[in-house]
Amino acid sequence: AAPSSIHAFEDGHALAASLAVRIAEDLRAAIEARGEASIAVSGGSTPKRLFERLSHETLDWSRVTVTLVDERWVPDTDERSNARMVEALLLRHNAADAEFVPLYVEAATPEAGIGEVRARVAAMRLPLDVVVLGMGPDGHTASFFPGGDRLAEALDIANTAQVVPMRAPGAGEPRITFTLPVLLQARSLYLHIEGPDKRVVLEQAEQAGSPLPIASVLRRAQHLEIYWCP
Ligand SMILES: O=C(O)[C@H](O)[C@@H](O)[C@H](O)[C@H](O)COP(=O)(O)O
Repeated sequence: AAPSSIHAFEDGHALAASLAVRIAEDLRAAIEARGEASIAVSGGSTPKRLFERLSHETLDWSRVTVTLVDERWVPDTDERSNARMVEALLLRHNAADAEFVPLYVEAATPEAGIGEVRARVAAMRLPLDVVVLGMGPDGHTASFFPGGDRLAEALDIANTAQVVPMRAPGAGEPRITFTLPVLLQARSLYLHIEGPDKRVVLEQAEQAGSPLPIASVLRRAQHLEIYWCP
């Protein structure tokens, strides 16, 4: 795969401003080409400033479908919910018109809810136009956690399942996540990471044969744009 390109910024504000403009361009181009656009965003703390910036971008958000790269198996009334953060920070201002496809459904476990989630995702038009990944200090991305019970399945490039449940020591609550093949098919693929520690983890993952889950993305992505700031 082509080496990924890294864009370094002085701080999180400059990064969020630049990435929001870039993503908005991708979404406008998709609407121009296909009449609609789709984006999957990550959770965690890093994307907050990006969401605030993106929510102010002017484009026809009524033609945009927003979903999540992965989700913690909690309802959006729970503060751990990625849907809750997206609803609070991204789906407002201009972006309030976008359609949101959450990955959580009313079921006790992701294993019990997977059928309904797969039906919901199957109704989306794939491939996704934009995917924004994050990365944890352990080298996880999406819910591809080291030691995850279905990690091999999620990273299997031949897997036809679009989403899988995931339980992992470092994940806290059970998760649901898009699989690697779906994420790699995105027309635009970004990795948004901040801080010197994550830069070190990235360099470790770039080493040949690295077992870190993010390394699977670095090794297989055709076009990955990495956005980083200290
Ligand atoms: O649900 C999640 O937690 C994410 O989708 C996950 O993959 C996230 O990107 C990393 O955990 C980084 O999280 P931070 O931005 O908080 O470091």
